[in-house]
Amino acid sequence: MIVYILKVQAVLPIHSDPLVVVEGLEKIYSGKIHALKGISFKVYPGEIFGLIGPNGAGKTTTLRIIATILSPTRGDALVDGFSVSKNPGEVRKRISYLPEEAGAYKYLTGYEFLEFIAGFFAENIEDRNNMVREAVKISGLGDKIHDKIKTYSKGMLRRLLIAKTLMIKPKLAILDEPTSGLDVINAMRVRKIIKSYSREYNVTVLLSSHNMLEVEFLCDRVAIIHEGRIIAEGSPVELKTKYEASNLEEVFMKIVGEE
Ligand SMILES: Nc1ncnc2c1ncn2[C@@H]1O[C@H](COP(=O)(O)OP(=O)(O)OP(=O)(O)O)[C@@H](O)[C@H]1O
Repeated sequence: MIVYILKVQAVLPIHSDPLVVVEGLEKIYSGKIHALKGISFKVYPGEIFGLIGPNGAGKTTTLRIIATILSPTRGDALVDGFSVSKNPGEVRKRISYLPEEAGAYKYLTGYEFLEFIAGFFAENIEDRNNMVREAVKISGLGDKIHDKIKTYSKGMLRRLLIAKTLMIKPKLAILDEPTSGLDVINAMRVRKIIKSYSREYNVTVLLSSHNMLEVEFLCDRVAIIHEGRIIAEGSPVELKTKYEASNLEEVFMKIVGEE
């Protein structure tokens, strides 16, 4: 019996303090659009956590508040113990944010762009070169890294931007719709990059997606957002079991259908 308990403990994930604590977030745009109506969740170190939900649910608003780009109307979010409202500077030191519609300087090559961005974060040339080397590897662009960004396809650009976001090894990577607009092959590549990078460097990832099926492959835990509220939270397996569904889309439809 003792042996059995020890074995079980060895395989259970041991959670430390959460890296991200979101509490009662509300956002009202222009005094009338109630985009978030009290969002609360926690993300633990090393996790890939997905905010999923349909268009307009409030995913981007939540991510932008955690990335300190937008102020909440009420509530707060803490990253590594620092409040986005009271200590945004400390939060920014710990995060790397990839917006959904991010672009890059199209007249630079991919390599020059990575060097340029790494220059803001690296403490010396060696550090910068290491970051760029890492990013080239993450991007998987091979020799194309030396081509001008204006010649890149959407998938290549997204891979470059994901590499740029991850190369600084942030405590928290915030990725808004990382695979949006990509074809199946490029979306799969990006998902693999995120997963392997998070595991290798223990980078915590908070991402959003309206593609509930892809999130099952990628995320350890998810929160489903609908009309500014979290309507379900757990691992994909937990949610599918609880709602007797074969995928997260079905979970969503079952919950929303019951409302
Ligand atoms: N700057 C803004 N001004 C006014 N309303 C806004 C603004 N940004 C977002 N909204 C509204 O807030 C709500 C939530 O939008 P948000 O972009 O956070 O949703 P989302 O889940 O990210 O959607 P999508 O998947 O379409 O990107 C929507 O009703 C949207 O129209």
